Amino acid sequence: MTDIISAVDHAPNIPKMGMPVTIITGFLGSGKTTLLNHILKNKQDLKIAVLVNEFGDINIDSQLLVSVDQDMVELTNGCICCTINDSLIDAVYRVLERQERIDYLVVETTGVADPLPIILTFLGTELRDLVSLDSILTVVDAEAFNREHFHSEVAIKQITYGDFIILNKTDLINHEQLVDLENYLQELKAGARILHSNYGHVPLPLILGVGFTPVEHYLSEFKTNNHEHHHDHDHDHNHDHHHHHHHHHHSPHLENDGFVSISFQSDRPFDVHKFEHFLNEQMPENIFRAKGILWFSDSEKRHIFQMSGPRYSLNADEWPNSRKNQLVFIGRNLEHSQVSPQLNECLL
Ligand SMILES: Nc1nc2c(ncn2[C@@H]2O[C@H](COP(=O)(O)OP(=O)(O)OP(=O)(O)O)[C@@H](O)[C@H]2O)c(=O)[nH]1
Repeated sequence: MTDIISAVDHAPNIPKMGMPVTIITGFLGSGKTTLLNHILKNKQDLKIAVLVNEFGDINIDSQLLVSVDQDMVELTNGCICCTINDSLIDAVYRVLERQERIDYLVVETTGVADPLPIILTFLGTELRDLVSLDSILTVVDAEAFNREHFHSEVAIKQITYGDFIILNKTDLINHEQLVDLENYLQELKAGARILHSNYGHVPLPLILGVGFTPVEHYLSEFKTNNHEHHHDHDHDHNHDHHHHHHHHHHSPHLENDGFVSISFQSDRPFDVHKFEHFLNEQMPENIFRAKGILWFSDSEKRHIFQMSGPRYSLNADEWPNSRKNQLVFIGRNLEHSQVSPQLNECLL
């Protein structure tokens, strides 16, 4: 009897087997972090770990997550977008090796990520035995997404590999536009499951634990493409991937569908009028997406800056830690020199 108890007490740290995983994909600014926050606010007793991969040197998203329990957030450095990679596998292992109970893992990819390599990382490596890929949720900005699909192949892949399309920001379009967009999405992916939402408000039972990913389909693709199921961290499934992986470390972010991110940080506050002048008069047109945590000299609050396409917002809340300015700009053909000098001018 005592033996059994002590055996249980000293049970080895068995990684959590078969943990369900949901991947949230979707283009820049579509509402992935908003959806993730909705999930975290409404998860009730479910213990959810999240893995956030951000495009940019500064982790803004993770600072905007409502998760009271920051321990539950893992960041992957670099990009999980480009290839089957160690950074993602390692981050999943860190989650699996936690002492505490974890029921679910949600992965938020960057807005310029092709979801396929991420799917393949879960299904084509040793992770396949440890987690169970539940579904790929693709968040679509109903106002911004159209037949030009941001001139991005990745934006199309996000739709085709999505098991469930969350058509978000429906508050910004009318019924006719909605019908037209749904028709286009069905053209891209026949039989697509589409759910409408505002600010990611969707009932969680509809999106978590649904088992929509056609795992068998991917696995049979592996076989036909000669992908082998590996039990180690070697990445020679595919020479192209292998090459990419290494290349990537040396020239980060050049391959992200032409998008680059530039960041700006300062321990000094902005003058609010100068910053407004920057926003309205100076900000380059090729900035597609921006987000930041801002410190203005005349305010005690922290200001969350969000810009997606032509829209921007500034919302105030409390500083959880020391004050500083952190900004990330994302666009095509962006240069540091296009914003840094101007932003420096805005500092007090
Ligand atoms: N009007 C409107 N705005 C929304 C909705 N959902 C999200 N937003 C806003 O859109 C902006 C971008 O939302 P995020 O959730 O940060 O988008 P994201 O997909 O995580 O962005 P990246 O991390 O850059 O890829 C924020 O300002 C949100 O408040 C919605 O349903 N309607």
